[in-house]
Amino acid sequence: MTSTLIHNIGLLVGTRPRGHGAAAGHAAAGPFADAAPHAHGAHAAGPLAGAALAHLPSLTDAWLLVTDGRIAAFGQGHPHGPQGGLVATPQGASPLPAVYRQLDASGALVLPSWCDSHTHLVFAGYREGEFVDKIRGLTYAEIAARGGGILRSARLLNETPEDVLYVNAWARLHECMQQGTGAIEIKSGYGLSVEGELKMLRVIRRLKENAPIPVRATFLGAHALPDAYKDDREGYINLIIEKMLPQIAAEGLADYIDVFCEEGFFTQEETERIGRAGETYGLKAKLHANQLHRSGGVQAGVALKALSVDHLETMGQEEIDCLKGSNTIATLLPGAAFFLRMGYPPARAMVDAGLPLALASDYNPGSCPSGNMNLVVSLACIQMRLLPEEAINAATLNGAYAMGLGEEVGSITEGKRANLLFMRPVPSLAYLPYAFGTNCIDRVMVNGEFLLY
Ligand SMILES: N=CN[C@@H](CCC(=O)O)C(=O)O
Ligand SMILES: [Zn+2]
Repeated sequence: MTSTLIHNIGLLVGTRPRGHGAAAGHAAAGPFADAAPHAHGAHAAGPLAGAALAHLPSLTDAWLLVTDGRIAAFGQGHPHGPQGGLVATPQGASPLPAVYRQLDASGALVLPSWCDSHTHLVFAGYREGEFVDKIRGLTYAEIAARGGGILRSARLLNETPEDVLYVNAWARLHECMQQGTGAIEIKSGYGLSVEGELKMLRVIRRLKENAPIPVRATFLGAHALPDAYKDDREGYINLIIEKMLPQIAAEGLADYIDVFCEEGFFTQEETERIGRAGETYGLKAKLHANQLHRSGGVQAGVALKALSVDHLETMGQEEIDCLKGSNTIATLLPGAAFFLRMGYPPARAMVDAGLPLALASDYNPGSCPSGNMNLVVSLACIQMRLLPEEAINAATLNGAYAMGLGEEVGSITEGKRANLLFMRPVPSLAYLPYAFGTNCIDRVMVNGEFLLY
């Protein structure tokens, strides 16, 4: 057993002792108060929604005990204070083991790591030429219509050997970890052929096996209609359903299924059909919805009982109302709206309607060539008017729930992985999104150990 006692923490943010969380259904009270159960869905434990999204418990002058890579205990004051200090458990025993390392956190602000629930970080080649085309005035849709965009990435990916994809994706994943990401979802969707999709998902499986942080895999065969099927939509959808899905399921390569439900890509009806096929293999849906148009993606997601609908740049009251009656998490990707110079999702209206929001990077070569979640949190505050507490919860606990990891990461809770961010001493929590573009991270902890740079 390896234990580390970290003390002299200036502010420990996102603290949630087990049994005091939303699941307990208690009214919030005291420093350990957690959010009231959200009004969104049948399960009390789950993502924070509506007003609860702004509720971010924290402890000043705190300590934290990490044992075997997990959060064992935490508290306020000096760990060696009255009654042996390390606050006694309800049974009266000190959680402090006989042997432990000590670490002075020097007044750091400590947060749970970012949980990035939407990325496409396995890809071949960058698309900075399209970036310049966009500066010159072409739209994302125009670039796609000229054979650029996703189809260009698909051509490159199919030409690239699996090992090369793996090495490059590993480097990107490591960069995300250095920027504070402690759990991540990665999609396929640049293969668009049986071999290409399987190749991507096998790369993601290798990342899953070798990365020290949790990785979730999503099958996105329905990302675009490939060149080979441009006159045969039905043929490609059948290929997804009859060839790709059975093989992916047989090899256990995916946790979720995704469809790009968008004009020029897949319709609401096709999205539901592909989503239902995924369901038969135990893959819950996480959809690309309402990015460029009110495409019916939200409605498809709700009909499929999707874990999340992602993007949501184009939303009306109808879509907000539709999400209200569901358990589907609304995941916003402000990095993509920023990069594409689009309008942002109506985040405030969504929170005010009582929805649970998550924030993710959408790291991909076309619409968001950055996996920096610190920037995502800043954009959410600056451009979508989320409060710092709301944005941090959306990028940690709710992000974790948006990839089925809500019990494993996303908050400082006993038993969860010690995937934590040690920020430089900063004047306040709000300083983090305020000082956009500034690297406030001093050290990143993964499974109780500091990441080496
Ligand atoms: N919108 C669809 N898919 C990606 C973009 C992929 C690309 O342009 O390569 C996204 O989430 O933004
Ligand atoms: Zn995406």
